[in-house]
Amino acid sequence: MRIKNYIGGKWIDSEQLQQVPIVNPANGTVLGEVPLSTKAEVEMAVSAAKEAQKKWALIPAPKRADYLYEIGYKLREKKEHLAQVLTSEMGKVIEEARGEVQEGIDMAFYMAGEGRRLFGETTPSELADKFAMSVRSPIGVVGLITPWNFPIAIATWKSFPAIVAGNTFVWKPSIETPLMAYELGKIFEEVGLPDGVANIVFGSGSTVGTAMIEHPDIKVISFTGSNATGSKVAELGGRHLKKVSLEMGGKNAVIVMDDANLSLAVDGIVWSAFGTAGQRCTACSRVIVHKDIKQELEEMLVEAISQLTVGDGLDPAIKVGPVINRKALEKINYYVQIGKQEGAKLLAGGKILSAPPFEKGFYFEPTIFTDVKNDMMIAQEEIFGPVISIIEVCSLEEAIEVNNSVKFGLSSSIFSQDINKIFKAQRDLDTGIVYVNAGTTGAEIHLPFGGTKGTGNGHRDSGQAALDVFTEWKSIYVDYSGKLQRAQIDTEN
Ligand SMILES: NC(=O)C1=CN([C@@H]2O[C@H](COP(=O)(O)OP(=O)(O)OC[C@H]3O[C@@H](n4cnc5c(N)ncnc54)[C@H](OP(=O)(O)O)[C@@H]3O)[C@@H](O)[C@H]2O)C=CC1
Ligand SMILES: O=C(O)CCC(=O)C(=O)O
Repeated sequence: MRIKNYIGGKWIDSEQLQQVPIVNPANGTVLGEVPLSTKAEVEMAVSAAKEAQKKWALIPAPKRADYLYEIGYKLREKKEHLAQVLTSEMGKVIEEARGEVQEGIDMAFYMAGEGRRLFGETTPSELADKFAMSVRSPIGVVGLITPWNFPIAIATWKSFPAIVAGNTFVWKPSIETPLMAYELGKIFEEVGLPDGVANIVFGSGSTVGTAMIEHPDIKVISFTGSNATGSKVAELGGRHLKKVSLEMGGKNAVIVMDDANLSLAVDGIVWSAFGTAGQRCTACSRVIVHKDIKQELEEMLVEAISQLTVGDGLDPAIKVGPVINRKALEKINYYVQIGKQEGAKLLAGGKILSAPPFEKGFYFEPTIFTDVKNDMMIAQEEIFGPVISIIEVCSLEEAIEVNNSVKFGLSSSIFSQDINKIFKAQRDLDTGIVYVNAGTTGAEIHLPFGGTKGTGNGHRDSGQAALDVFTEWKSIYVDYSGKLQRAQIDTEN
């Protein structure tokens, strides 16, 4: 299958002959090819989006929302098909792929509901016979740049609030996962979303992404991806005075206190560390454990991961799928070697799986390091693979300090049965998301999603907070006194 760009409601072959294979990370099968589109194609997409936006913004929001309901029904109708494509293209196991598609469905219905809210504010004026209110206005054409690890959910987190608010968009999906973008594009077409409201340009970040950020008619860039790329996006966006929303990496920790329910904690750690083969921005990659229960927790964790089946995620018996590509596999392996050199103790895993049946895919063993010191690289940097580092602490205060000592601030979790510890932790953990007695993953679409410190730049995806990225506030004063009234004049002197 050869992927085309979706521009102005039409599927158009890229003028670029160079194509990149789309590879199933479970077995190396080539699923199709995707073009490395050009700057000229970004130009075409922006101009289609700009033209469409004039009419789209004038359609009443509840009617715009009707398209989102239709998109939600279509996603639901195609859920199993989409999940199968998602697993084949990205590698996550099928039950997680279904869960990801469900996030898209939930986001469609949630944002469709916003079409009847999009609340502004009314407030008294300081003058007589004057009415004051603020409303959310669409911004225009927005640019969406997304990663491969949640190829459909993250696209829906961005595109659905964008369109319900009256914007049109140009979307650059990751070159690794174009099939999911193609599937979503087909749904936009099938529900009759007006031409030019949704535009998809496939290609590299350096060409297509850069062209989008530099384009004067794209007013907002909503980006999710790594910190290295996010910094470049912010820098270039800043030069062009763009509103840039960044959702980036994490180094998320589960804290296990001495009073915790340990089997619950083990479940939470295993699910959030090894689900999606550790390739979630919210994945648990550190376990901060009280010294009194460290050994027991370690034994339980080793036993639990020995039960994890690794393989092709299309097989429902498999719990851990492949990682996205060879480069990712090598990066994970690099960190594991560093961990050993730094003196951390390998408790389980630690190797690339390359013997049959794994030889054609990209598999890494679920891996546990213990006796990790907080200043080690494996305790500080995002590995983005199935690797956890156990760090021992003596108190809640120390656990919180260790949690907060990394440059990221996305998700954190505490297992404890002591309400005082729990409330102190939720106050002091410096992350955008805090879980109590649950692992670090599993965000729900109607709450803000994002993080503090190096994880972001203050914006949020999901929930009503997403509307802040895609709308501009407009304050409106209506004077019905019939005479000239002057605000900001002090009449007493
Ligand atoms: N906080 C959050 O909400 C989330 C954060 N992430 C983070 O994403 C990362 C994994 O995703 P990954 O795809 O590898 O991230 P990357 O940063 O490599 O890529 C993200 C997107 O940016 C594009 N891109 C690359 N270079 C540029 C550029 N110079 N200008 C504009 N766009 C560019 C990529 O295109 P290309 O197709 O060329 O790769 C891709 O579409 C992890 O760090 C993870 O933590 C993931 C999910 C959620
Ligand atoms: O598991 C979650 O909370 C969401 C994770 C996510 O969206 C991501 O890692 O990209």
